[in-house]
This record gives sequence, C-alpha cells and structure tokens, in this order.
Amino acid sequence: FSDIPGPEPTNFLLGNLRELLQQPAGVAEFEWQRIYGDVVRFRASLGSDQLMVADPKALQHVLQSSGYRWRKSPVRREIARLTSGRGLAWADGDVHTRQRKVMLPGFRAPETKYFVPFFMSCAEAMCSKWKETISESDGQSHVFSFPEYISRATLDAIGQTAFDYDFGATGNHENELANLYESLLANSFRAPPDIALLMLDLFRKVPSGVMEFINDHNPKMKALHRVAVVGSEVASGLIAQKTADIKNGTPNNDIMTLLVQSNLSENPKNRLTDEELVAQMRTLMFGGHETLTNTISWAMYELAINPKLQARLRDEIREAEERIANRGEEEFTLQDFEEMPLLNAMGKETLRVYPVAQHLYRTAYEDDVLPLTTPIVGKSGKVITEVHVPKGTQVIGSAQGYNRNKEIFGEDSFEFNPDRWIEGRVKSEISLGVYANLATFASGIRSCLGWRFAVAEIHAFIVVLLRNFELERTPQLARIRRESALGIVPTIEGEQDKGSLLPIKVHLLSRPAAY
Ligand code: HEM
Repeated sequence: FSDIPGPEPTNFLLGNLRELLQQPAGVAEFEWQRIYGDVVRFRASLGSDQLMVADPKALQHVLQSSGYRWRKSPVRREIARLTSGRGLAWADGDVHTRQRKVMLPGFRAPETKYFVPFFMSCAEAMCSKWKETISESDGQSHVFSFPEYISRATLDAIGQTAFDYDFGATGNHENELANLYESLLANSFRAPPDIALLMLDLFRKVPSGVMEFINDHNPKMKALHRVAVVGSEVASGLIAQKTADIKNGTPNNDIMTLLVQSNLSENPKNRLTDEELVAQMRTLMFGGHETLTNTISWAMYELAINPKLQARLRDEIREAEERIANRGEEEFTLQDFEEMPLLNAMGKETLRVYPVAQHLYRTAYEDDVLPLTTPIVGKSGKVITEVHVPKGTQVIGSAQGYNRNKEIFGEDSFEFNPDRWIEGRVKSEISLGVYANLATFASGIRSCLGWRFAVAEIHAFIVVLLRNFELERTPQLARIRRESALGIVPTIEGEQDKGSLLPIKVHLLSRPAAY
C-alpha cells in the first residue's frame, strides 16, 4: 500500500483534499491519473492515506465484491441521511438487503415503459411555459438557465411516476419543496470550506450519533433540514393515502403504491417501518431528480455548443415522429427511444462524460487484494500487478476517471463524441456497470436502482426539447464550470455564489413539432 505512487500532500492538515474537492470536478484527479496511473494514493485530512481507483478490474472488484466486504463509507451514508433520511441510500448490511428487496419491484423494465408518457408530458409542460415566456419577450427566443426549470420538471416527473402526486413545480414557483430542491447541491456542497474537509476525516473517528447530532444542529445545513421536514410531511400524507387506496381496492400504478403493496404482503421480517417508508420516498424525491436535473442540463449544454450534433439529432427525432404517425400513434414509446441510435448515443455519452455521482466512496471491511487491469510502477520502482489493502482502507471509486479509460472508450476519451457508440468503438470485455459499461450508475449490490428510469427520462427530455426548440450557446457558456458539489453541477466561473447556472438561448423552431 505504501508503495502506491501519488501526489505529495499540499497541506499538513488537509492533505490533498483542497485540490481534489475545491476545484472543478476532475481537475486534480485527471492529472493524478495521467501521472501515476489508475490507482493513486493520496492524503486525506489528518494524515490518512486513501486510494483513488479508476482501474477497471480494481473498481469492478470493489463495487461488485460479494456480501458487504466493501461498504459505502460512513461519511457518504451520513450525507444520504441528511438528504433523504434512513432509506436505501443510507442503509447498510442486512438492513440494506431488506430495504432493497422491497424497493426493487418499482424499478423493472415494464414499470419504466409505463412511465414514459409521464416523462414526455412533464417535459412538454416545461416547454409550454417557455413558449409563454418567449411570446411575452421578443416572440422568437429567450435565455433560460436550464437547471432551474429542469429541476422543476424532473420533480414533477418523479412526483407523478413515483407517487402519483402533482408537485405542480413547473407551474407554481411558490412550491416550497421545489424551491428548496433548486440549487440544493450547489448551495449545500459546493467547494466545501477547509473546516468541512477536516470534518470529513474527523467524522470517521467519532461515533455516528455524535456526527448526526453535529450535522442536525449545523446552521449551514438549514436548507437540508427544511427539506427533511417538508419532504417527510409530504411523504407521510402520501403513504397514508396509498395505504387507504390499496385497502379500498383502488390502487394506482405508481412506484410508492407498489412499494406499500409489497410491504404489506412481505414476510413481516422483510417489511419496512413507517420511518423507512418515508425515507424511501425522500430518497426517490432527491435521487430521482437532482441527478437527472444535472445530467439533462449537461446534455443540453453539449447540444447548445454543437449545432451540427443538435441538427442531426433533430433529424432523427423527425424521422421517428413520421414512423409513429404512420402507425397511427401520437407519442414516443420506450421502444421508439430504443430504435434511435443517435439518441441512445447522446444519452450514453452524456452519462459517460458527466457522471453526476463522480465519486463512489467505499471502505474495506476486511483485508483484501485489488486486481489491476494495468500494472502501475511503485515508488520503489517495482511493478505492481495487484494492490494489498488493509481492512479500514478508504477508497474513492473514480467514476469519471474510469469513464475516460482510453482502452475502453478510445484514445479520444476526453472528448464529447456520441459517435463513438454508433461506430462500435466502445469495448465491453470488462462488464462494470449496469448500463453501457459505464461506472455512472455504480455496480453490484449498491448500483443505482433507478437507472432504467433515468435513461428513459433523459431520452424523453432530449426528444421533447429538440422537437420544440433550437438551442444556441450564450457567451456565458465560455465560463462554464464543472462544479464539484457532491455531483457535477454546472456553474459559471466568477458567479459560483449564484448556484447552479446554465444559460442557453432558446429559439422557437420555425417548423412546428408534429404534435
Ligand atoms: C442520471 C441519473 C442518475 C445517476 C447518474 C445515478 C447514479 C447513482 C449512483 C452512482 C448510485 C450509487 C451511489 C453509491 O453507492 O455511492 C445510485 C444509487 C441509487 N439511485 Fe441513482 N442515479 C440516477 C438516477 C436515479 C433515479 C431516477 C432514481 C429513482 C427514481 C435513483 C435511485 C437510486 C437509489 C434508490 C439508489 C440507492 C441504491 C442502493 O444503495 O442500494 N437514481 N444512483
């Protein structure tokens, strides 16, 4: 372990954490990867050495190890508790297994198929609002900061599909939950100050109750505390309603109803408690819309700065519209999305280059040996083909580093180029993630439960936005930052205090959409 090469600590107390977490996402990490290879030893706070792992085999080993030999790190679980309560993203060991089993039925392929019309209508509702704004300005175009609006539309989508509940966030800018969620990541986790970096390691050394008490009384986390109160109120009311609907024989098809239903029929030992049910709803509200807001925003950024790609994709959408009209139907289905090569390539490339959960935090609960795809040269000059890690080792799985692996994704892996997927240039010998061999949705027992849901919603938003509008870059996009704020969030250099910002000029299309 001590022979693994890596950067010299730049600060006595904070090690390398400032460059890793206070700079835009990837700046330090990609440089370390370039110099030292795909496994890098770096210094966290208070002198603790950790590993940054982007090597495919090593990452696969950590994420897919059987049982709970490698567990989600306690500090990351605490962040999940703060954002969503003691739900699936927080749970560990047997509690995690039990919660995941009850949650799974809501996230299979048939459910996703059923949700597509909701994704389309939420995206259309956002576009209608934009058309009203455009008609009130010059009638042709308007600049919108995408995350602000997409955050509302994706909250509405998760509301309708997961809870059969209308947050009405797109139409109502007074909705407290929607307002709280807007820029939550950028405001709560952007460029953590030195004291927060120090706490990251201190927290590992104190009992979890103490860590929770400090966080629950930290005024800097005010927005998260309020989200907990409002989110729990909404969730409790909905659970009561779902339970009554099931008992009256009028259940709906939303994810929460499936969850309550499966919870009622499960062996009592496998059931969720009321607190856990509320936490699952908050997990879906948070996980199901913050991630999508940022991913869809980044896709729109790439389309705005690449008009040719935008035009090609719009052509593909037009052709699909014609096919749908010819068969006498009105709207896209999941199957239509699957038959659109450029749309799929665009989704995959966005998820590859902008994995919103760029870091996967894991801790070894036993001594272990990490196999390597590519050997590294140790500080002693010795060639290292496997890494022995002692119990307690903290690893950051670098989703963004792995997603740029040149062997898998090609020599141009740092460029945004959806055609790599169409040309079949992506290798699949190592099967890492749940989707497209990407680390974006993690892998193994803690892989993203909502990945099918996410892919379908990304496709739906791209289709709806491009069939309604043409996107044009604004001068501010030259100053875009990949802000590292728990996820990769778009901000503008020099204006980071304003939170998540992505201003794009939106033009009405001269040729109206078919529907
Ligand atoms: C682009 C969109 C998304 C991305 C990139 C993403 C990524 C991830 C990642 C990386 C994890 C594992 C985190 C870790 O263990 O450290 C995760 C977990 C999870 N995701 Fe997603 N996610 C997305 C969308 C969604 C959606 C739409 C839902 C639900 C509707 C969802 C629900 C969950 C849940 C419940 C977990 C916890 C799984 C567990 O710990 O067993 N995600 N997601």
